Amino acid sequence: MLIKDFLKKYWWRYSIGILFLIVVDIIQIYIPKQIGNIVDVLEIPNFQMNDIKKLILGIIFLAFGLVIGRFLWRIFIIGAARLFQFKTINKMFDHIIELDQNFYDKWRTGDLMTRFTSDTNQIERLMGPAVIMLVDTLFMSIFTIIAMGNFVNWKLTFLAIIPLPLIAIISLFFGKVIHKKFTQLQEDTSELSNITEESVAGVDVIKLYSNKKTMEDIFNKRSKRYYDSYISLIRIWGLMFPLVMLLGAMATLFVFFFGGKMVIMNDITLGQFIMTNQYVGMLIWPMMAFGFLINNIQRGRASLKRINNVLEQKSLINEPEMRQMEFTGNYQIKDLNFNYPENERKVLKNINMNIKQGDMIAFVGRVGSGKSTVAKLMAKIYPVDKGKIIIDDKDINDINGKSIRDHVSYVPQDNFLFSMTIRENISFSNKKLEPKAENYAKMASVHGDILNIENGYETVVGERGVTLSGGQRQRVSIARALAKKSEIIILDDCLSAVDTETEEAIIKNLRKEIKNKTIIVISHRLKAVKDSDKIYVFEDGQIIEEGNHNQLMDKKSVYHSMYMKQLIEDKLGEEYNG
Ligand SMILES: Nc1ncnc2c1ncn2[C@@H]1O[C@H](COP(=O)(O)OP(=O)(O)OP(=O)(O)O)[C@@H](O)[C@H]1O
Repeated sequence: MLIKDFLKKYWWRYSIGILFLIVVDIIQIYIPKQIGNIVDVLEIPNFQMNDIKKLILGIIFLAFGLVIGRFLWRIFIIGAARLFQFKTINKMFDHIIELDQNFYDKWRTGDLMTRFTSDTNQIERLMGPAVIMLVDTLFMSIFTIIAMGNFVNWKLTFLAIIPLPLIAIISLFFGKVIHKKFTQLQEDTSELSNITEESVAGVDVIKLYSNKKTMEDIFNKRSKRYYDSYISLIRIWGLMFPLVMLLGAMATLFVFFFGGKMVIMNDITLGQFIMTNQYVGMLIWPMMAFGFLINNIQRGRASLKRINNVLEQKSLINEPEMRQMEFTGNYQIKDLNFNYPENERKVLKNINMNIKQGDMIAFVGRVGSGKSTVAKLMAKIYPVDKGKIIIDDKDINDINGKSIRDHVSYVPQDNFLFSMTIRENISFSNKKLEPKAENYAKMASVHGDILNIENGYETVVGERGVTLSGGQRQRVSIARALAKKSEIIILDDCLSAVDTETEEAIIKNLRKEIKNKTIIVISHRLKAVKDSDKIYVFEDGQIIEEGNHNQLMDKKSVYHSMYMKQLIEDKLGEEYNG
């Protein structure tokens, strides 16, 4: 489909390119003829210098024709192939950027990278060099054989080309083996990219655990596998080329043997003998091209399959059309059960919630109890059954995910900052907000920290935000979410890197600054969220208690004991420090 659509639009590029390629093939046929003619003229006693000059001029003229022709076919055919690659890469990127979280949970980055790089390179070869090989195999071999027969002698032509089809057979046979090895190599390249990506991303962990050895072992194993695959491929190539050359040499031998005899018997001239030798040399490439062509088609098809596989990925969420909607931030969750796609385990069981605009809500509970999952579902990051989440009287399934996320700012636990300036990171949702970045940083209580950094707001955040401390990164992400100006802000345990007092102060400040907006805070520190309008206590995917702080304390149950435990821990901590 990809190729069909492209050819529908750019067939003319190929037509012009192929036309020039054929012209070049025809011109090439005449060069050996001219050379042969020169030899024959030289053999005439008292030859005319003028005839030689004319013939040499003819060669120069043909050579110029070759230069122009080759330049033009390259521009049209290789240009079109690169355009195809460029369009495919963009299409893949536009496609995956629209896919839901499930795709990113499932696919590994290294694998995706290989499909974007080496697979698109492979299909570029299919759309460019393979087309050239096809034309050369067909036209150049036919033209050369006709020229040999017509300009020299048909008998010698047949004798000389006897070994040549063997070259095509060898290329074909080797092509099959090469294809198998190449597929293996592609897989090993993906594996190597994966481990490289993982090792770089997790370099801190590797160092902190002083576990260079384990990682090195895994890396070396993968890299060795990649190396072995490559060597095995090179061996096949290495065997193929000398064999082809051997067959080419055999054809030349045939020409010497039979052609030599013919020259002695005066059946052909010396010029024609030289001509035949050159034509035989010219036939080696189209024969090899035939084998390469099959190779390229096979590899290209494998890569095309891998690319189509990415393009066929669908979001699990069927998005309705984007519509303008009044979004106030009222959420109703009714008997919500949930398991992650392709995972049977229920992580949420019978969740019921009623969140009103302007409320400050807290989700607390043990790790893995389902707090983040509820928050993600509220932002429509994963699909839910109908009738389970209602936003302003509308089922979440009937609202486009993007329009929900336009109104909901979700700040996740692992805050990813781009390698841009702090100012650009904060105003990521809208470039126009750049001059106001300071305001949002103040709201997120990170303004002072930013001013203390040498280049302030113009500091370029290193890869994955390494120039900032964990707490600073978290607050810059909050500032980025605030700049989005949405009706709901969800802070998913994103203040864990600051101390309790700072977390408490930031939340209080936020509440003051963004009145009328719904704030959902997921936190392990109960003290920081005790002023919430409502606190939901999670355990094992269920809500086991709900109410405000006082109501929950009066219950003297799970929340109460969690709170008292943290209070004691804080006291002990203070005494220890003091
Ligand atoms: N993408 C995923 N695929 C499959 N299971 C997942 C996925 N994300 C989370 N889970 C599982 O869902 C359960 C709830 O996870 P969730 O992140 O909602 O917990 P949480 O209460 O937010 O925990 P924490 O306080 O550690 O953030 C966990 O058992 C977790 O293993």
